[in-house]
Amino acid sequence: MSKIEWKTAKEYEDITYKKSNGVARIAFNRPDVRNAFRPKTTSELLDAFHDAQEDTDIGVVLLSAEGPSSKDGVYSFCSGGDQKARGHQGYVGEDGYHRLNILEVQRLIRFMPKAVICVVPGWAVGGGHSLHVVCDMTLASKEHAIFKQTDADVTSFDAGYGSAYLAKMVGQKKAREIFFLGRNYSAQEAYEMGMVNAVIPHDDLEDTAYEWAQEILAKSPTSIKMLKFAMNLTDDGMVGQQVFAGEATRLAYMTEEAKEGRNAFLEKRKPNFEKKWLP
Ligand SMILES: CC(C)(COP(=O)(O)OP(=O)(O)OC[C@H]1O[C@@H](n2cnc3c(N)ncnc32)[C@H](O)[C@@H]1OP(=O)(O)O)[C@@H](O)C(=O)NCCC(=O)NCCSC(=O)c1cc(O)c2ccccc2c1O
Repeated sequence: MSKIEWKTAKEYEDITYKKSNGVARIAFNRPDVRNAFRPKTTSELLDAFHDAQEDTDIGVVLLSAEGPSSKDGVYSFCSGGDQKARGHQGYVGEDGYHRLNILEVQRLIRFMPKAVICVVPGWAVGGGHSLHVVCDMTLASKEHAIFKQTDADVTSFDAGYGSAYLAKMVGQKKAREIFFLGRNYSAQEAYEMGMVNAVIPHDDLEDTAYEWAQEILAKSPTSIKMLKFAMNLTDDGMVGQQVFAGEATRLAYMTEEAKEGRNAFLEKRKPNFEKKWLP
């Protein structure tokens, strides 16, 4: 494997953002509060994910976390919404407005035309659990990852991908158990349920995620994008169709027919499609 030479792509307060050899790594950086997210965190995540989406050198994004906590040495991926930042309509930003914009982060992960791998070094709880659900794949620390849903303890529930899509992944009964009981699950249990792709020794977790990313990067970008959107389609309704269909339109633009249609309009003549109705 080529040596990882992470370069900081942009400085933020609540996250770190690095790139190396086609891979972007976006990581929570509030380990002392188990990487809980506040509105500043979600704004920074949106900015970084948007950059990774637009950067044509980047094919895979790792969503990970810094740590461990300087207070007690515990590792976490993300413990969800920062309950100290929570007001009566949502999570209150520095501008005083209440927001739920972790859902925008989820949509960006879901609809970006690149693979997103979730790297779980420790606690994945509440909205942090839902983030791992929405990522394309999840790798978890054998020793430290713990999966837990506390949404029903704090009345801040993800009734979208975090629950309904989870049920598609692990089955209805298991998803209800996860949300209704809020128990802790190890990386191995999460793997056996089908919501984790691989359980990795903690010291190898980040390198393994990078290796998985390099394997994906060796594939055809159009295939990865179309396969991701195809697998999303039926669960995303008309929006899923829109996202998939947009890429079909892009492919159609590249045909001779499309050039003829555009040129005929610009040249104020009837198009000549040469009557090629392929079987
Ligand atoms: C994650 C834990 C299970 C870890 O337990 P542990 O015993 O290891 O650690 P402590 O509890 O002592 O925590 C250490 C330290 O971190 C602070 N902290 C931890 N989590 C949070 C948090 N989410 N917000 C704020 N602060 C947090 C804790 O207070 C300690 O600080 P000290 O100063 O005392 O050192 C356990 O920590 C835990 O259960 N955490 C809370 C998990 C939780 O309920 N998260 C919120 C779920 S709801 C959610 O995330 C959510 C957000 C959204 O914006 C949504 C939007 C739309 C739909 C759904 C949403 C949604 O579900």
